[in-house]
Amino acid sequence: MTVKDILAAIQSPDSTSEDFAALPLPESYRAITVHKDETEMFAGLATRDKDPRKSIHLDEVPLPELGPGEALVAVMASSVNYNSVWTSIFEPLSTFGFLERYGRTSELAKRHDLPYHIIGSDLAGVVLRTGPGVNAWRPGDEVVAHCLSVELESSDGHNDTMLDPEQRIWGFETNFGGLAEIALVKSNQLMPKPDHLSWEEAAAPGLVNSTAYRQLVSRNGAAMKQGDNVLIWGASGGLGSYATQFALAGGANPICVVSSPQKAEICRAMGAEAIIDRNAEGYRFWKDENTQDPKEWKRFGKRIRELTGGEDIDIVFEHPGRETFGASVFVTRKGGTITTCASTSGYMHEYDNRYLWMSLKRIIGSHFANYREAWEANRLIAKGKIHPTLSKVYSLEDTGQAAYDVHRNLHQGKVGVLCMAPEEGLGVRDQEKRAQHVDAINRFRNV
Ligand SMILES: C/C=C/C(=O)SCCNC(=O)CCNC(=O)[C@H](O)C(C)(C)COP(=O)(O)OP(=O)(O)OC[C@H]1O[C@@H](n2cnc3c(N)ncnc32)[C@H](O)[C@@H]1OP(=O)(O)O
Ligand SMILES: NC(=O)C1=CN([C@@H]2O[C@H](COP(=O)(O)OP(=O)(O)OC[C@H]3O[C@@H](n4cnc5c(N)ncnc54)[C@H](OP(=O)(O)O)[C@@H]3O)[C@@H](O)[C@H]2O)C=CC1
Repeated sequence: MTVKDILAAIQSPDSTSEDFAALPLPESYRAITVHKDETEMFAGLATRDKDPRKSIHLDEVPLPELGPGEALVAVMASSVNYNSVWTSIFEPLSTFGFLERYGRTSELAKRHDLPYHIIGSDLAGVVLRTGPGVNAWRPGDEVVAHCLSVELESSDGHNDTMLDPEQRIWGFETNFGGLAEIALVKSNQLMPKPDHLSWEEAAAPGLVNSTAYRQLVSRNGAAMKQGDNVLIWGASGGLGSYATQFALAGGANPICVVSSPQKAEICRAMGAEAIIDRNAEGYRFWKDENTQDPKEWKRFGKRIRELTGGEDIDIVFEHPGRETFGASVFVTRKGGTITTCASTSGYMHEYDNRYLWMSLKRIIGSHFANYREAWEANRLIAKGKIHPTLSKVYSLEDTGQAAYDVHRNLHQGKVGVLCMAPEEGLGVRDQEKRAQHVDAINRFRNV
């Protein structure tokens, strides 16, 4: 049995759940990996010069054993997330440390501790097998998977699954990720595939959409409300393209920061009106590596006031980190919120704390989304309220280039990867619903 036979079953309209259950599984499959014996390959290079095309491999790997509460999924498409860029440049840490630590927790978890790491934290595909104790999903189900892996054996995570002490991001802190022909997930990661989307469109939102939902909309994040002025860094990027949609759909006022006229145009096409091209306006928040320039924070704040009719920011959607954080804290209004989920430009932040405490501002740390938040975010995609922001799609062989594009900020929105799917555009089940939203679905394509 080969991956080709699985693909034939997926593409046949007559395949039943029983047919999928009866399909023998292949012994091996193709997967995107990084190698443990290469973790030092970029030693001494600047972050920017570490090239994912050199560290990312396409390997034939053995099929992992299926455990209780798990599912094996035939992956039709996946997407590139920045966490795969971090893995591929071995920053801020090698992810093999995460796999070793996970491997020490149980007999079953030992499977993850391997000399190769199969990466990727998104997928759209078809369930092949489920392990003991899985009743909600069956072979043949068309699914997407969110990337929250939790054990839930501690009460710490029973209100909010992100607070589980054994919380991991699948395909980053676990093995057997989505950039592969077959992936291993916990069945609680599975959600119905939005039926009006192709495989690659359905695979694009997962991680970033769920993260933006918790960070901006959820009560665990900034709890955005109608009329809020929301400053969105990288507003046409992975996270930002969903944050912008949430702000617009929720009656807020996004102030979108981007770095080119094309990106500004995409934000305009999404419906945003207040847009700042940080490149054209030349903000330099740092005078040198160690000194910020409060005058530049003020110039930035003045520009925001021009765009809002004199108002300041209620919520900052932060992720660039060191380069922007001082400005983000400064431009937030009295009582406002800075919500952060990342530090792309550096994790040692510096800001003037007087502007935080004297003006009663809050900084909220946010990370991915709990089970429920991921489900709610996917539901909005399925209902056509929020749309994928897929720009370009690569083959599995070209994943290194796809990750390079994201590392070098050459991309727009989300970059997709075809895994088993032989071409783009397959997997749409509800053409009528798609027709209603097709312009929004294609907004980021080929710009
Ligand atoms: C969904 C997508 C998301 C993204 O894209 S996010 C972006 C990508 N992700 C990242 O860049 C994050 C990568 N991860 C990391 O950099 C690291 O993962 C962390 C910095 C988050 C954590 O580092 P660590 O080494 O895992 O943990 P420690 O807490 O620094 O060290 C563990 C040791 O420190 C002890 N410790 C922890 N808290 C305390 C305390 N409060 N007082 C005293 N000791 C403490 C522990 O026990 C343990 O000790 P012992 O090493 O001996 O086992
Ligand atoms: N904790 C979590 O759960 C998650 C964390 N992340 C992290 O968030 C970060 C962003 O992810 P994602 O949105 O997918 O990545 P993208 O690269 O797709 O988008 C980020 C955008 O941020 C802007 N940006 C980058 N660097 C700077 C800078 N120095 N100053 C200002 N703007 C900048 C760029 O937009 P422009 O050039 O147009 O301004 C870029 O397009 C990554 O570090 C990622 O690991 C992502 C998802 C979940």
